[in-house]
Amino acid sequence: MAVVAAAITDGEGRWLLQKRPHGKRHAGLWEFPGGKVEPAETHAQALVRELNEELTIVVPGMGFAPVGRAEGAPGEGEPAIVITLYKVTAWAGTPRAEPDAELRWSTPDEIVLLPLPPLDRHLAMQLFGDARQDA
Ligand SMILES: Nc1nc2c([nH]c(=O)n2[C@@H]2O[C@H](COP(=O)(O)OP(=O)(O)OP(=O)(O)O)[C@@H](O)[C@H]2O)c(=O)[nH]1
Repeated sequence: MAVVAAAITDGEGRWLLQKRPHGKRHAGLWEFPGGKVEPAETHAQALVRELNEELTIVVPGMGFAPVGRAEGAPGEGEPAIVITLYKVTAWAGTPRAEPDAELRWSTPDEIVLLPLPPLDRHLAMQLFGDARQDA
């Protein structure tokens, strides 16, 4: 299963995370906004769609670039998962949470202390390896 996720920064060292809603896998954990790539979509189309659905923002087709990748093996009825993390550099609108979700802007130091899905720890390490300097 291919998943796309977004690294969005406020330019002041904080990054946008979303809390998984109740009743979903990883409920209560914080993750990068995004979701599954549908069969007829490219990664870019999925990222633009998910960010519009989840955050109400509009991301232009060239407004992001890949900054990380993590893979999880299948297990316990779950498919294998490959997540690509894209740093989003341009968007229109203000991120707003869906009714059953919660958003927070956090520094890398705060993020490593939050409950995250396992793959997000890998993504965060890839992102903050070079983003601590230029966020
Ligand atoms: N969006 C997102 N999903 C992640 C991350 N890390 C991670 O393990 N996942 C997992 O990847 C899968 C993505 O599913 P999703 O529920 O976000 O996708 P979606 O919005 O298309 O799902 P839906 O159709 O069930 O609402 C879930 O199993 C989720 O737990 C992450 O950083 N962002």
